[in-house]
Amino acid sequence: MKILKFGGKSLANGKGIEAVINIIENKVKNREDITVVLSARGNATDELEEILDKAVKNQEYQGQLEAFKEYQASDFSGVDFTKEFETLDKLFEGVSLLGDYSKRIKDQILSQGEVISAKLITQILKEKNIKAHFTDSRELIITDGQFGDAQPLDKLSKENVINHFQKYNGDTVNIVTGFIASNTKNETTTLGRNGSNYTASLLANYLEAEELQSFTHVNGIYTANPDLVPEAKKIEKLSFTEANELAYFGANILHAKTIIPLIEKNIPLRILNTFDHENQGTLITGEASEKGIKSLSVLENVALINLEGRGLLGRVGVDARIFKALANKNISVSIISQGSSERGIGFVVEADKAKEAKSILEQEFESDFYKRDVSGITIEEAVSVISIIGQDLSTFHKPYNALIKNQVVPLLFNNTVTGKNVSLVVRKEQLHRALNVIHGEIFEISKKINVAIFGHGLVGGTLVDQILKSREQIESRKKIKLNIFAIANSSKILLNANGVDQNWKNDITKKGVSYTINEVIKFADDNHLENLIAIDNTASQKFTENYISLVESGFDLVSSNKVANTLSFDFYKKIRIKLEENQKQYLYETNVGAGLPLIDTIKLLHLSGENITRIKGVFSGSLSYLFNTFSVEERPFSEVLQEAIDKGYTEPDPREDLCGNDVGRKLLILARELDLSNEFEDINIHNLIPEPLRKGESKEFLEKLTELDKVYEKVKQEQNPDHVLRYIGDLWGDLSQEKGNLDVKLVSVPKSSALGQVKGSDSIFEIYTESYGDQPIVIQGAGAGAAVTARGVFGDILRLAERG
Ligand SMILES: NC(=O)C1=CN([C@@H]2O[C@H](COP(=O)(O)OP(=O)(O)OC[C@H]3O[C@@H](n4cnc5c(N)ncnc54)[C@H](OP(=O)(O)O)[C@@H]3O)[C@@H](O)[C@H]2O)C=CC1
Ligand SMILES: N[C@@H](CC=O)C(=O)O
Repeated sequence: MKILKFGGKSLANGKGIEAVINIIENKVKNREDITVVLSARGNATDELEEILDKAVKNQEYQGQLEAFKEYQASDFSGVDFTKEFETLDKLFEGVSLLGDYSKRIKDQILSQGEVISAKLITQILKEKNIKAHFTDSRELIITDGQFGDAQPLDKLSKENVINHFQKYNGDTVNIVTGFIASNTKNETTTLGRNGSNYTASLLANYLEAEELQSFTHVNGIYTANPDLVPEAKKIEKLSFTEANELAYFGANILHAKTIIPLIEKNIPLRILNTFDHENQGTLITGEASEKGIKSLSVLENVALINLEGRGLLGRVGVDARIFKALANKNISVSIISQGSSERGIGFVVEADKAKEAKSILEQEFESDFYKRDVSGITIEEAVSVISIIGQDLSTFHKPYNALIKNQVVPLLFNNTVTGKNVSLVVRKEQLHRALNVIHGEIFEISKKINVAIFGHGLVGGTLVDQILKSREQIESRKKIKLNIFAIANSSKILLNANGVDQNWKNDITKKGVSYTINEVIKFADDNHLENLIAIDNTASQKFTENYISLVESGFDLVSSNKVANTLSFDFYKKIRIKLEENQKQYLYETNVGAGLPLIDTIKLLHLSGENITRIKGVFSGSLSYLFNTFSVEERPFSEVLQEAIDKGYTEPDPREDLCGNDVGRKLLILARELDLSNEFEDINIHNLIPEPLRKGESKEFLEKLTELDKVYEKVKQEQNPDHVLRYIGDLWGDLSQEKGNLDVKLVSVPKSSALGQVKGSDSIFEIYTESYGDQPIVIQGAGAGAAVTARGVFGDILRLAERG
């Protein structure tokens, strides 16, 4: 025989009843031997409790009672509920008159929910010519006299059940009321919350059923609540022991009292979805799973109480006093953590008991307050408990680090010594983010990286397209899910928490809105976005003013923009302090040499103690292209310059390259990597723009490019034979001092030299060090261009994603 148990949501009006009847009908058709246990329908038990609460306060309850009756009886005119409704009328009236009720009365009231439910289903089945028998469990399950949470008397109950099923067996389907029972005086009792599952598992035990199928409105047990964690996965199979671990933290069906009768007879329990016939649900058996399961559970409606005092150090019995005082008032403590110094003890209680708990403890510790041994008892109300079931401390650093990286600092955490369970108390507003971060880490499900891209010009736009093109491949190879939730230029932003797609250009035109950086931060926060990275692909100084707010709000930074690293040394240090304080990172590999691995190389050499003595080379891709081409081709300077602009090698304002600022910035960034504290003003720059062309807008300058032709033709002609022009940066001097020498200049070098042989838009960097002597380390390759730069920025994003 199989026991089928249906919960309240499965039995709700509408699709629910229909689905339940279909399931029973199909099983009967397939000649399966079944017994059905039912909960009260919809929210009947909660509603009856609410009505009771109103009645006892002598408030108007009749309206809600009539609505309850209408819900239960509507659409089912063939069923007569007169007896149940009259019982309720009478009982509520009595409670209202007396202004009081006993647990006995409450059980009588609540029991009507299950009776109505079982009567209804029996009648509908009968109308479908199915032999159904309404079975009042009060005639079968006999309990002690503890109303509200009665304990079954096994021997008696088992005898009754076996006798009943001998009478009504074969092709009769017993439709049994869950939750309710009776004591030896024949008074109605209830089995406590989750009681219908208990009834079902008792029947399964007594009748030695083949399986207990518990029908719910979900597909089974999940690794986390799918409403909060979209990536949550269904657990196919788990053992009773593992199920027991899940029980306390929300999975009521798995409560010990429900599963013990099943364990005794080794009866499998399957959690199924009434509304999804295809789904195989979660199967719980006596077999231990090989890997052990992990699952995240949440306790809400809790509060954290903290008792602190210097005088608690070494005092015996403080904890005992706390627990005793609370236990006397029936207040249960769930999570507890105490520092080794014993100066403080934090613990979690139900939210609606927190104030009472505080005042109980204030009374208990009144004299300790007076002696200043206890300094304060505080309540932190908006908190939630996350429990990672199946997690021990050996790998806990991973989810913990990920939480800290996402600025979720748990208020308290504890673990079980045996068994595997780590619990954390977090602020309620951080619950969603915390759950997703932990879930991603422990299940090694793709880690979601939420990216905001500022600047969608040549580099930024190429980056967006590169990410969208390769993100699926990255997800399958690296388990990193890149989600671009914001794309902005200087005036408009496109925001989408689920990520932009290939139509982003169109969308930004149509749906782009004006914004402030605080609105972007709020958007990320409101949507619980984790692993945040802000990408600066602007050339704007104004945008760099946002860096600190972004870092403080949990964003890592990546920039192709060089400005932030070349403002005052004070600002340079301030950003790094903020990064350190907030445990955030800032990567800017493309600041020098576009996609070339230069900054990382210099950092590593310097960190390893290698003494870098000089860095010299062609730092600018655009000026490399300009002079490489101009030196060997008989073409006007302006024509080649325009080509460099058109190829996307130059800065948004090409004068930034020609005036030497761009090379100067790169040189300064490298100097600062070597811990030199140079300022931009320290750089000797040879400005390539003749004085009269320096002023005005970029547009005007572009119209006068031909005025450069004569100047540079002359420079070219005045060189020695077989020489070529190169615009170089040179960091030299005693680099162990506070500052180095930084020169940016146009030089004429032999065509055959290393610098003279550079081609196209290549940059070349010669890094001289003490160990390498006269033979520099040379890094050479494309030094500019949207594609290589975007690829470099992409590399920084992945580096951050992997480090997390
Ligand atoms: N090109 C290359 O080879 C390399 C470039 N870089 C760096 O890449 C960066 C981008 O260059 P590139 O793509 O060529 O420049 P573009 O001019 O093509 O794009 C710049 C983008 O930044 C936006 N922007 C400007 N100011 C702001 C602001 N305050 N807030 C938000 N967005 C803003 C612009 O929007 P709007 O249109 O509204 O002004 C535009 O979308 C530069 O810093 C450059 O130095 C680094 C290495 C190599
Ligand atoms: N304009 C720059 C682009 C890269 O930083 C250059 O020409 O190198």
